[in-house]
Amino acid sequence: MIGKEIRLKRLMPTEDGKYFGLTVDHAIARGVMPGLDCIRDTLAKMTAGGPNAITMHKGIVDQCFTPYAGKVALVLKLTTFGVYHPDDDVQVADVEEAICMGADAVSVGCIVGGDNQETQLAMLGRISKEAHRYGIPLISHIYPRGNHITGSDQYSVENVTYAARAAAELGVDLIKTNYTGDPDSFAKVVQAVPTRVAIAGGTGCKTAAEYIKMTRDVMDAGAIGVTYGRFVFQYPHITPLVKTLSQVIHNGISVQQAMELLEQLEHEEKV
Ligand SMILES: O=C(CO)COP(=O)(O)O
Repeated sequence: MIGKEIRLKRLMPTEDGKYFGLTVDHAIARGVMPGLDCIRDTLAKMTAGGPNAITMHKGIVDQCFTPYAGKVALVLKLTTFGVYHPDDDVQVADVEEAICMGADAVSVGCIVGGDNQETQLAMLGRISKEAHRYGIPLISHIYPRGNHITGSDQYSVENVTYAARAAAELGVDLIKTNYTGDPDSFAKVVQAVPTRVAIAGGTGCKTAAEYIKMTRDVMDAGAIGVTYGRFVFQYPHITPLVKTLSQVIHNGISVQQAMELLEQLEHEEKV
């Protein structure tokens, strides 16, 4: 399908086919946290680092995205969970709106492992049909996190593989899910899922060094890339961090090279 091929190229324009997505879709789901309370400023700093794509809800596209049109691919988020329904994604926009907004892809949240898994998967299946019909790539943010999954089980290789594979079974083009915590186990997830797999940033890393190492490890495990949010938009030097992560994802630099680059870029930003 030529429409989808063209849009996938906008998401992953480089020869390596890797994907570096950023996201600012958290406000309804997790609250208006630092970094999202100054969304215009955050978007300017994030896009200055040269990510491939950025994910947001429709109102933020309307109010804030125009300066970045043509500079970074746009992913419209079609669903959200909420502060009062943390394990239940609901649809808040559709594929037609994404096309009207000029989006290059749509993304859909889906929580598996709970009593509501059937309605979550039914929603993903419905949107997959629509996305396929319009030739717009479908990204899913799919996590094993329902009420039958407790504690660290949301990062187990079995549960993450189940979630990612469910998305692949339903025709998702790029799956974003939890990192299992080490490259060997994540390689098993990638191997069991016959489409592109990326990770979310989550809250497991406390330092830039840890975050960069996680990124290096998932790329080495065969991931297509990442979609990162909170750590990036709450980092004191957003643009240097985005530039550095881009080099890890697209140019294969080591953790040590990345840390040296980050230090240099942070220094240049200060002077
Ligand atoms: O995609 C995400 C939220 O939708 C992931 O963002 P975090 O890096 O904040 O986990």
